[in-house]
Order: sequence, then C-alpha cells, then structure tokens
Amino acid sequence: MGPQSSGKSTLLNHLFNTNFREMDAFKGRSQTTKGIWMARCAGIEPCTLVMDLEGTDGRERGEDDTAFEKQSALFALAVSDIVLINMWCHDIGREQAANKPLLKTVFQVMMRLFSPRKTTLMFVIRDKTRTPLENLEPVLREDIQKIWDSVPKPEAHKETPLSEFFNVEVVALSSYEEKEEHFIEQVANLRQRFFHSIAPGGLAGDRRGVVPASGFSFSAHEIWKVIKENKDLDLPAHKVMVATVRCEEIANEKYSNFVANERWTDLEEAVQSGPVSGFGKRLNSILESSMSGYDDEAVYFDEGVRTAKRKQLEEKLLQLVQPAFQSMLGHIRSGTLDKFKDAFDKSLSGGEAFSSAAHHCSTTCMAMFDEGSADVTVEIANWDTSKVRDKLQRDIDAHIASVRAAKLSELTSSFESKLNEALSGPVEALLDGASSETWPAIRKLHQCETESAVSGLSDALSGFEMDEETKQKMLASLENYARGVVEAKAKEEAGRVLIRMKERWFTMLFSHDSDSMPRVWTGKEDIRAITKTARSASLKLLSVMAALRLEEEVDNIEKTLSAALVDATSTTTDKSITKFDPLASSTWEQEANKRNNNWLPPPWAIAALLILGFNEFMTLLRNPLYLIIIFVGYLLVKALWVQLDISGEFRHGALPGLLSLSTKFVPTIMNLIKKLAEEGQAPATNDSHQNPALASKSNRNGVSTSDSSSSASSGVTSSGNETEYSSASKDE
Ligand SMILES: Nc1nc2c(ncn2[C@@H]2O[C@H](COP(=O)(O)OP(=O)(O)OP(=O)(O)O)[C@@H](O)[C@H]2O)c(=O)[nH]1
Repeated sequence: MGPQSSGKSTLLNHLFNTNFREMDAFKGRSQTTKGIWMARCAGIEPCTLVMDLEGTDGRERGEDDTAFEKQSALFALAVSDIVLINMWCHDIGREQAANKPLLKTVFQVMMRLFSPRKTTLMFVIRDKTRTPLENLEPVLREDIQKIWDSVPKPEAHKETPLSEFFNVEVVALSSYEEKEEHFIEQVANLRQRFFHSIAPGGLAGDRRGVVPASGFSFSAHEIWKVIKENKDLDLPAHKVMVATVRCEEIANEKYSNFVANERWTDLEEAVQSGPVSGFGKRLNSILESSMSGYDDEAVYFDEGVRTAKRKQLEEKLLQLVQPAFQSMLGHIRSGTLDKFKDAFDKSLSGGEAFSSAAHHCSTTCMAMFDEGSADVTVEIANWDTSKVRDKLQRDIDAHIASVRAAKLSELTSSFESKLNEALSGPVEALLDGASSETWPAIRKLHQCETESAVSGLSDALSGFEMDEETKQKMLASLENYARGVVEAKAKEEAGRVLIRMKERWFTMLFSHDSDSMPRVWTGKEDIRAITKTARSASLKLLSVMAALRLEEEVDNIEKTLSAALVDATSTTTDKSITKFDPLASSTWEQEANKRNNNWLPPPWAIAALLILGFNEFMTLLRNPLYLIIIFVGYLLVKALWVQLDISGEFRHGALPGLLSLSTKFVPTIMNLIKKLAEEGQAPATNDSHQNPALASKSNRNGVSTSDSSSSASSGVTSSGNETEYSSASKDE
C-alpha cells in the first residue's frame, strides 16, 4: 500500500515478476490502480500471492470506516503475512508526510481485528538519497511510534507496544526513474527475502489464523463480506468457519469421487451376483485412498474441524459400502453352508461315524467362515460378523439335526424291514404246520431275530452319540416292532383258522387214513373214533391259533377247547343254559361284547336325571293317563326291539345295522299289526282252539315265529342275552 502513483505497481512487477498495470510515464501522473488486484508471484516458492492496492490520496479525512481506503487496509492486514508500505524518502521526519494518514488508518484497523496476528510491516523507502539508511531508519521508526501513540486504542490495548502487533522492517531503494540499474539490483536483493518467507525466521510474521491455500479464496470472500458489513473480524472464528466449509467441501468431493469410482462400482455390481475374491482388500484400498485424499487436502485446516468432518466422511462412506459388505458376508455364509453339506455328505458316505463327521465338518466350516469373514473385513469399520456367524452355526446345526433324523429313521426302517423279512415268512410257515412245537419255535425265532436286530441297531446308533434314554427307547420300539410282526402274522393266520380246521378235519384226517391214503369206506370203520381224532386234530390247530404265546407260559386253551367242544359233545347231547360253559365264561371276545352291551349311563348321570327331571316325574305321577300312554309306548318299543333284534343288528357296526333294520322295519310293523288284528278277531269268533297252530306258536315264542328263526340264524355269537342263546342252541 502507499500513496497514489508512488510506483507500487512498478515495484511489485519487478519484485515478483507480476504484470500489474503501471502508469504510462508519458501520460502524466494519475491514478492507475483501482480496487485490489491479485497475482501469483512468479518463481517464488512456496506459492506466494501478491496484492496491489488502490493508492491512497494522502489526505487526512474524517471518513467513517466504510471508506474504501480503510476497508482495503483492513482486508490487507487480515489476509497478508507481509505488508509493503511505499513512502518517499523525503517524507521521512516530515510533519506532513504523504503516508501519515495511511499509517494511522493501518494502526486503527489493526485494533478492529478480533485477535490480531503479528504482521510484518515493510517500509520501502523510494528514491533514496545519499543519507545512509542507518541514519534514516531511527527517524522513520520514531515517526511510526509517534503515529502509533497518537492512535486511539481500546482499553485492552492501551499499553500494548507496537511490536506486539507488527514486525517493522525498513528497506530503501534507488529511484527507478533515475537510477534504474541500481533499482533493479536492489529489488533483486529484496526478492531474495521473499523466498521461503514463511519458514521459521523468514520475513513473514507469525502464522496465527492463517488458512490453507485451498481455503484462501473462500476465506478472502468471507473477510471482504464482513468488512463490507463493517463488522469486527474475528479471525479465530473465521478460521474455524473456513475450515468447516472447506473440510466439508473436501469431504463431499471425496464422497462423490468414491461413489463414481469405477473400482467401487465394479465391486458393488460384482457382489450382487456372487462372492468376489479379495473383496475386503479391494474395498479397503478404495476407502483408504479416499480417506487419505481427504487427509492430504484438509491437513492444514483446524484440527478439531478436520477430525470431525473426517469422521462424518468415514461414516457416510461406511454407510454406502455396508450393504455390499453384508451381501458379501451372506455369500460367504451360504457358500460355507453348501460346502458343509457337501463335506458332511461325503464324510458320511465315506463311512465316518455320524457325530464325528458332524463335529469335524462343522468345525472346519466354521473356521472357513471365520477366515472368509476376516478377508472381507472393512478395516475402518470393525463391523460385527457374529450375528451372521451365529446364523450359519444354527443352519449347520439344523442341517445336522435333519440329516440325523433322516438317518435314524432310515436305520430304523432298514432294521424293521429286515426283521419283517426274517420273521413274517418263517412265522407263517410255522403257523401253517401248527403243532405243539409251533409256539416254542416262533418264540425262539422271535427272540433270536429281535436280539440280532437290536444289537445291530445298537451298534449302528453308537456313532450318533445319543443319550442312553433315547437309545433305549429306539431299541425298545424295534423290539415292539418285532413283536408286532409276529402278532400281525398270527392274527392274519387266525383269520383263516376255519378253512384250515376244515382242511385238517376233512381233507387230512377224515378223508385220509393214518397212512395219508384216501380212505375207502367199507362200513366197518369206527366213524365215531375217526371223527374224534379229526376233530381233536383240528381243535389242536385252533388252540395253536387261538392265542399269542410269545411269553413262555402254560395255558389251558387246548384242554378247555377239547373239554368244551370234543369231550362235551361226546358225553352230553343236551346242552342246558344252566350248565357251566368254559367258552362262554372265558375272557375272550364275549367279554368285550358284554362291555359293549352295558348301556346304562354312569351313576352320576342317573342322579342328575333324577334331580333335573323331578318336575317331569311329578307331572307323570299326577296324571295316570300319561303313565298309561308311556307304558303302552314302552311295550311297543320293547316289542319292536325284540322283533328287530336291534342290539344284534348293531353289533356289526352302525351302517350295516341301519341298512338291515330299514329292510326289516316295515314287514315287522305289518306283522305286528296283523297279529294284533288276529288277536282282536279271536275273541270275536270266540274260538281260540279253531286256530291252534297260531296259538301254540305265539305261546311258545312269545311274539313271532320269524323272530326265533332270525335268532337261530345269528347263532352262538349273538348277544349276551341268555334266552336268545338257549333258544338258538335248542334250534341247532
Ligand atoms: N521518482 C520515481 N518514480 C517512479 C519510481 N517507480 C516508478 N515511478 C514512476 O511513477 C509513476 C507511477 O508508477 P506506478 O507504478 O504506476 O505507480 P502506482 O503507485 O502503482 O500508481 P497507482 O496505482 O495509480 O497508485 C510511473 O510513471 C513510474 O515510472 C521511482 O522509484 N521513483
């Protein structure tokens, strides 16, 4: 800065090889530079910017702070490290020096910087005279001090010395117009002082509050804005503000560069379709270059701001890449699960025991997953992979469990089918040739096969590391199965017992003699004896089929059968209902029928009926007509019940019973009506003995002839009704 046409632009152009507009010497002295101009110094390292300010007019004015002169001086002090002040040599020591008002302005605005930094004020004495600099300098400093003292200062800076705010330097140059060679030489010397001016001990003052070059443009704009608004300049706050804005800009730029980075887009696309080898390495490298790019650019900005913005950038980037990381982890998980299934399958088919294969494959695969997930780790993120790991472990366990269940059921069914094969045929053959040895042989076979199957299964189960209880349950179920096979076979054979008995009786023994030759009937044979032998042989077969004898217990079935069916028939010809019948009292099927026929409701239900139906009972008792109607109804129903043999019909199931009843119902009703009609006619003719057959029939059978014949046809196995049974037996 300096007075108008004091050769500022000329000096700057020579000093820094710049190209500021200079006044044309032939056009006369007039203002050339308007506003503030800026240029980069050529050939000076590190990058140095130089500003050429509009010249001051040298008049002392009481203008306010909005005057451009003051604003530009404040701007220069706020952004510059070194301020060159041009002054004429002959002005030194003069009361009316041209730059006195300028210096006053400089000192005043310095107070307006919220926290001023130490700026170098270099006084450049132009058109130096013969007076040596050593003599001029003290006079100049004295002038400066005087001006400093005369400037009104705020309370805080009342006693602050000038040196607190400024480094004062003084240089003198020969006249450019008269001693150009000297001028150029001296300027060249001065230029040397601008190399590395910001290095320690260099020409620049302290570097408090400076902003990095990348923030300069923004910072200069903001400072100028504040100055224009006539506000105080808070340089530290400004520094933070510039850092915030710039760091954010840098971070945003790095983020968008990352998003557009081909290496990243390729990686992101690839991971959609499957696992990508070296995913972690590639991603880390792209992230690393973004972050280090940020660090490089933001390094000179305020540390607090820089770190905070770095963290934000990091978070944004991680948010961007996390889905890719998750899908990569997902690929590893599903890939590992597939590998596990394959390896497990191979181990099992290679004959390895189940639990050892499960354990070994699971351990290997989990290690494989750990390795894989370590490879995809994003270094700056430290994301937790344990959830995915747990999921994999659960999937593996579930697979093991399902294979285990399948294998166990496969094993069980294989042993079962073996047992079935080993037991069915032989048991059938043994029952075919029923004899007293049949059941011991079946027992032996059953025991032998069961034992071998159980021990086989037990051996096979040893590879499954199962708890003893479950194992015992499985073995017991196999034993039950074996028993079931024998039982089913025996029942199946028992179903065919009638045919077999017949075969044995007639075909084998009755029609053949003891030498198995077809019998020739001569009339001399003892038919009774042959019949007895044949009958007892077939009863023998019946007794073999009659019960399951898987336990070694002595039973009386054969004896009972012969007593009831052979001996009884040979000794008694008349069976009475009062005679003890061992077959009827046995606990076989009849017992079940008896239970089925227990139609009475339980005692509590009877009690409930009595209590709840008390009113109805009383109504009935009070009105004898009701009672008579009910009694007649009861008689009718009972008659129908007996006629239709309802309990007998339903013995074979509800549907056949209903069908049979529906066919019998109408004829029976007709029969009853007919009967009643006949009864009615009988007294009219007053001759009961005219129809003795009808009378005797009705007397003997109570209700109807058709009844007795239908009861007879139902045979011994009809209901437990004793009367029915005896009448049927008599008919037989
Ligand atoms: N006497 C003298 N004249 C000089 C010197 N240096 C430059 N001049 C002359 O002064 C005149 C003004 O030069 P500029 O360099 O344009 O001066 P300025 O201070 O930049 O002028 P403004 O930008 O208008 O304030 C020119 O004619 C120069 O030749 C010098 O050292 N001594």
